[in-house]
Amino acid sequence: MTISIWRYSHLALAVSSFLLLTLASVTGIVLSFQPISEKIQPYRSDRFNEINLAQSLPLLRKQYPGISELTVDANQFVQIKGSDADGKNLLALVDPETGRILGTPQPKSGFFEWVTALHRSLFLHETGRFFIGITAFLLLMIAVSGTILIIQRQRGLKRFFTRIVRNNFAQYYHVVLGRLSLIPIIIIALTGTYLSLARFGLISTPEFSNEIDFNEIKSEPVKSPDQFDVFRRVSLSEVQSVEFPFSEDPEDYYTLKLSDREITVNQITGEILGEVKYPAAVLLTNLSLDLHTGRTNAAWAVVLAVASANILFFIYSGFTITLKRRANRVKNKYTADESEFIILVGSENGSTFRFASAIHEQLVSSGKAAYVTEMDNYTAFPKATHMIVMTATYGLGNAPTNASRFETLLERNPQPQPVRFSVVGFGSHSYPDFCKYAFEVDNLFAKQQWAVPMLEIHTVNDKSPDEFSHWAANWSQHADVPLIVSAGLVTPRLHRPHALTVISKTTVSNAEEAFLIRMRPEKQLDFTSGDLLAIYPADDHRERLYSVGKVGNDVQLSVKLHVNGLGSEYLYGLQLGETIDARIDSNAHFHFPENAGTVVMISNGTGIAPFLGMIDQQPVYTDCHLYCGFRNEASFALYKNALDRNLADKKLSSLHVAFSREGEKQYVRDLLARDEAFLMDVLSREGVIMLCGSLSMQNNVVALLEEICQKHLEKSVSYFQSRSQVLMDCY
Ligand SMILES: Cc1cc2nc3c(=O)[nH]c(=O)nc-3n(C[C@H](O)[C@H](O)[C@H](O)COP(=O)(O)O)c2cc1C
Repeated sequence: MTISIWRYSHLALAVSSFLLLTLASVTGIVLSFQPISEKIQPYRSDRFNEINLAQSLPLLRKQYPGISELTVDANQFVQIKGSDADGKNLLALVDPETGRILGTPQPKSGFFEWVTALHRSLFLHETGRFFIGITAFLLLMIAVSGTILIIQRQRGLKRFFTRIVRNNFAQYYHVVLGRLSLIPIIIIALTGTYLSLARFGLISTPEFSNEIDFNEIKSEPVKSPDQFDVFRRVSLSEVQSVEFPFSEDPEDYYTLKLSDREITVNQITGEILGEVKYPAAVLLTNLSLDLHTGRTNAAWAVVLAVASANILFFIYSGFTITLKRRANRVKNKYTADESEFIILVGSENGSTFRFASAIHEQLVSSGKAAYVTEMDNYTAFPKATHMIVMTATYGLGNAPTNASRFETLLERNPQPQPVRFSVVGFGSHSYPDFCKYAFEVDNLFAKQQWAVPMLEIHTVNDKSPDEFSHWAANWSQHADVPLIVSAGLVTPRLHRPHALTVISKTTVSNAEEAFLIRMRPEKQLDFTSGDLLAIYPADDHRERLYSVGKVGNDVQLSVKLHVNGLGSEYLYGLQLGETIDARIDSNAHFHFPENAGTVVMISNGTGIAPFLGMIDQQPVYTDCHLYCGFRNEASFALYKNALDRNLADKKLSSLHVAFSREGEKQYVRDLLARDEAFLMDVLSREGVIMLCGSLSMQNNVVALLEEICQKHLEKSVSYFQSRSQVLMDCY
């Protein structure tokens, strides 16, 4: 079963039920306050759970000789009915232990009655009940398909509750809250469905009656009711109601309706005259009512209210996700048969279409016949000369939904003429199998006789516009087709809501050296080290992103000055006191782990920037170790004072610096290899290793970690990545 079937089912079920589901959830939230409001009334005896019938019934009958019935409601309020000494009707809430009258039963609140009718039947009687029943069933199916989607997304049931990678607000919280409220929602849906089935007689309830053989009724030995064994055994909390004998005649008896059975008791001898257990259907109906309404437990009523509110959030976030996906789809001007340039897209959440669309638009506007389609629409393209595959990777390095049949289609439909191809993989280093599916696709193409490789496979991490632009520039040169796909074209947001003023900046003596720049937000800003600062140096679509260190409340960047570097030259040229408009994007997967005992930070070059902030920022000192690589002492000098201070303050437990062009000429990997026992100890104690810097450093370090994790812990690095114990933010 592919993810798509479940996704489409999940969506179709949600679309078909969202109106009634919204109504049922809103009314459900309101109704969950009913048990809460009832339970706060002072009619429940404090010792309710300790009282048995032998303590209560004789006393009540003595005090109220005309008593005919006692009932215990869902709030455990005890109500008696009958007539008083003056022959007037008696209806009161009493303390079952003393017989003291606590109050008179109040009629149900008109407001709650009205909302209940709306919730149960939409004021449409049986027709309304039918629709509400169907809605409850659809909710059950939505919960089941949602569970399967989460299992697929998390790559297995065992990893159901492991970390979720945050893509965007709606998607992240749809899954996070979905996992948390799954059980209450399934209970709401299941009990709602059951109650509807019972209501429409689709669950049969066998007739039952407590047969009494009147010939067998004895009138001795005479016992006082407080000596009746059965009364002593039955506690008040098991009772739904008690019917008292009508007269003192032995043929009149007590009828005890308990939670699971009905018992009749001889009023003279205390002997059990008959006992009948309720059929399972009755018990299930009662249980369903308790669970669906929260009538017996105020805490459960609160859980139901929160779960119902979550259903409303799922409706909102689910539609937001779907609309976003659809908005990213591309419209074609040319047909597949007439197009020379074919762009095949493998996408789960739609963002890859944005990149494909940028290329498509450029090709079409420069007069080329180009066609974009999903990978699963692959077929023979008679006029194709170029094929571009842009694909994301999902699950265990798997194909996205719309590429599940691609391999078969590729084998089945060879192109009639040579076609130059290029594969672009979209993925994220937060996942263990970075762009794995794109690599598979590249290999598949390489095996096709008609396919002529044009470029090496290119990967794009976390939808990086810059990385994509590099590929586009390269492809454009090789294909000899002018393309101007700047980062801005595929960057959806260009807004710069945050004003930052430069408060300090170091100087460099040569190009290719790094400098530190510190900027103060004009207004209170919610950000943390590891977040990304987006700047627009040329005040156009071109965006540059920098990893941020939060020092005090300031944004601190560590930037290498490149000759003609758009971002670095711009930042270096800023004067003290100058203000720029920028934007800070949350980068939650690279925030300092709050609960780790030990954190090992690994960086090279300016990758140290977020770590400087994280070390400085810790509220409670974590055991932090920094391994960093630089060219020489001079390039490290920029950070030395701050780090020495952190060592003295004990915010940093140890510092290890590798110089690649000086002394022992080491790389950071060499220092880590030296301390492999320590690193393995950190991982096995649930500590965290964080990497920031160049991708080549990342590759070297990950290869080393893979080797030593296998050797010492018999696990792969991906095991620790998936548990958020290895975090990376490299570029
Ligand atoms: C549930 C989930 C699983 C993912 N698994 C991987 C993976 O195994 N390897 C990888 O490189 N990227 C993985 N990614 C990242 C996506 O491939 C990447 O964000 C891509 O740009 C999304 O493109 P799309 O929006 O077109 O689907 C995953 C993303 C999500 C949400």
